[in-house]
This record gives sequence, C-alpha cells and structure tokens, in this order.
Amino acid sequence: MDQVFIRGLEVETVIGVYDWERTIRQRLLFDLDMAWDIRAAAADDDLNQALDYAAVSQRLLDYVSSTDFELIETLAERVAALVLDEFNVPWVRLTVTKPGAVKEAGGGVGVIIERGQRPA
Ligand SMILES: Nc1nc2c(c(=O)[nH]1)N=C([C@H](O)[C@@H](O)CO)CN2
Repeated sequence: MDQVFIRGLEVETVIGVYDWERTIRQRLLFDLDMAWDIRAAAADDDLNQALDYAAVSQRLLDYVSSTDFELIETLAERVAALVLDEFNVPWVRLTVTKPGAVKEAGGGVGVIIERGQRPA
C-alpha cells in the first residue's frame, strides 16, 4: 500500500479540559499516514492525480486552528473524518501529540487512530 505522509504539522488551538486551558492556545502536532496509490500521478508526473500533501496540510491548519474541543480524542476523530471525506483518502493513521501536557513526558502525550479501509 502506497502512502503519502505529513510529519510534525504544528497548529495552535484551544484544546483542553481544564478552565485555564479554555483561555489559551496550545501547540499540537499532527502526523498523518494516508493510503494513496501513487502510480497514476507518477506515470503522468501530474499533481492533479496525486494526494496533495500541501493542500491537506493547509486544510488542517485552517480547520484545527478554528476549533475549541476539550479532548484530543474529539479533535482526532474530526480530523480523520475530514481527511477521508474531503480528500477521498481510503485510510488514514493519525497521531495527535500534545507536547506540553505532561511536563515529564518529553516526547509528548496523545492519541493514535486509524480510520477507513486499509487497502491491501
Ligand atoms: N486521553 C486524554 N487524557 C487527557 C486529555 C485528553 O484530551 N485526552 N486532556 C487532559 C487535559 O486537557 C490536559 O492536557 C491538561 O494538561 C488530561 N488528560
């Protein structure tokens, strides 16, 4: 299965359960692995047949920065659905990292979800 990926997409948004978190913007990191058969794009050297990682990135930057969910689980589900629906991606693995949430967790904390049908 071919994949197009995005690593470490940084977005600031309102996210968190506690009162103090509702009044600030915090940095989140997004990693995406998206199933996409790259052969047609490669054969014709044609962006129109590719999954445009720049377009996906920009859409996520716009979307995530406009949200104010409490849980990163909720945000992860919405982002995965957006990628599947708007970009015709059949399967996505999404990691959402909240780097500052647990001071002692140097690599951050977060969730990993897979949604859609993974091609063979
Ligand atoms: N599984 C989760 N656990 C926690 C979340 C979350 O979104 N998912 N959020 C918080 C707080 O907002 C935390 O980030 C504040 O430091 C706690 N646990």
